[in-house]
Amino acid sequence: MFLNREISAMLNVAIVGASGYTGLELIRLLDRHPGVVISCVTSEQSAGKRISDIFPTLRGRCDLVLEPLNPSAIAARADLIFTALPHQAAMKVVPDFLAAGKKVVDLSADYRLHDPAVYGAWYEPHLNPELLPEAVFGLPELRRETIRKARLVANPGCYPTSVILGLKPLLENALIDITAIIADSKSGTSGAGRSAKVDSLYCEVNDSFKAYGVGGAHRHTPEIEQELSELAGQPVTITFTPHLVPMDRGILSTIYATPNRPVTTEELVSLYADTYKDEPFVRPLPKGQFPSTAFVRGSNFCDIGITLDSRTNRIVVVSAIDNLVKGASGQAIQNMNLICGFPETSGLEGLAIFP
Ligand SMILES: NC(=O)C1=CN([C@@H]2O[C@H](COP(=O)(O)OP(=O)(O)OC[C@H]3O[C@@H](n4cnc5c(N)ncnc54)[C@H](OP(=O)(O)O)[C@@H]3O)[C@@H](O)[C@H]2O)C=CC1
Ligand SMILES: CC(=O)N[C@@H](CCC(=O)OP(=O)(O)O)C(=O)O
Repeated sequence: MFLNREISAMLNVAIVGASGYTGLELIRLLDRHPGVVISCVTSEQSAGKRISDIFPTLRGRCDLVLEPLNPSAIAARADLIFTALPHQAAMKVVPDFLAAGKKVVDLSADYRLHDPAVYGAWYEPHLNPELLPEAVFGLPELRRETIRKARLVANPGCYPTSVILGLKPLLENALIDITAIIADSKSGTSGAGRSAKVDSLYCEVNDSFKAYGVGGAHRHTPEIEQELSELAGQPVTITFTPHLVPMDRGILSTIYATPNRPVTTEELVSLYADTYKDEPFVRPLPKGQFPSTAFVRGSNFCDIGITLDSRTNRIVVVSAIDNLVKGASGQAIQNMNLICGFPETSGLEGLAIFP
């Protein structure tokens, strides 16, 4: 990344909501991107401060001054805008960026659901439902070519990314009972964002492990079902239970499904290897190996292990991502790369940080 805006061949991007965790992660990853200049970063609460004063890790690499969110001022200086805002705040400004002729990768949930009634049921009435038909659910492993042509990409949620990639080979090959899928997902605390909340306090999270949104109550359920249904070609329902674990980053999803014909572990491992053989960021693991959040931490990889539990005739898939990278900012950059014609892996080549 270069901070000199006069290099005209570079793509100018703005990060709206740069003082949050996904905003910081966008800056960290774009710092390695050879074709991008960050021209603008926003925060309401910290406007006027340098981003490197909020996040000292950026000192000397990105010392931009945070600005309040003024859509026309931002659009004047950016070709593409990452909106890293809470849902409902994003949909207040995305139409302004599109009207100014800019491309948008929205990290919030505001444009992920195709049906405004479903959005209204899980969130609140949508302010611009007319944009939903053109918004592309930005999971490159599902619809790379459509993303290339999009002007509005809805970056998927972190849990949905891990579950959908974990189930894609089984669903598109009609291998499982689509009424009996269970996804049991565990997330680190950064998934909840940086804003102060009681549930994110040290004493609430440390040395504890809890389920939440139990019984189909989490808002990622309709997002997961929308995409799984598209893969299956018919409506899919899922029991999805998220959990909070005392770690900073990472999501591990353990997914259970019942095969609808006899299968072997060898066949399943080979199916996953074949499905993802050309994917730069999905690593299907060999037989008997299962992923860990430690080995994807800080990287854009999704690692997936699969087996058949022959005692119960159940398929078990385990999928791991970093919620802030493949689950958010890394995937957003992968989408930007597709939209803007960069190599898909630009800025995302880094391996996991381990130990
Ligand atoms: N964290 C994660 O792992 C993932 C997050 N997401 C989604 O990405 C989005 C950003 O998440 P995350 O970075 O974690 O969130 P944070 O809470 O860490 O950051 C939110 C950012 O939005 C800004 N902001 C908040 N409210 C407003 C507002 N009304 N108007 C303008 N700016 C506002 C904040 O600025 P300030 O407070 O400084 O004014 C801050 O910069 C969310 O929609 C989230 O659901 C998606 C996948 C994974
Ligand atoms: C641990 C934790 O709290 N995780 C968040 C999910 C983060 C995410 O992807 O949320 P969006 O769909 O809003 O983008 C949650 O359960 O609400």
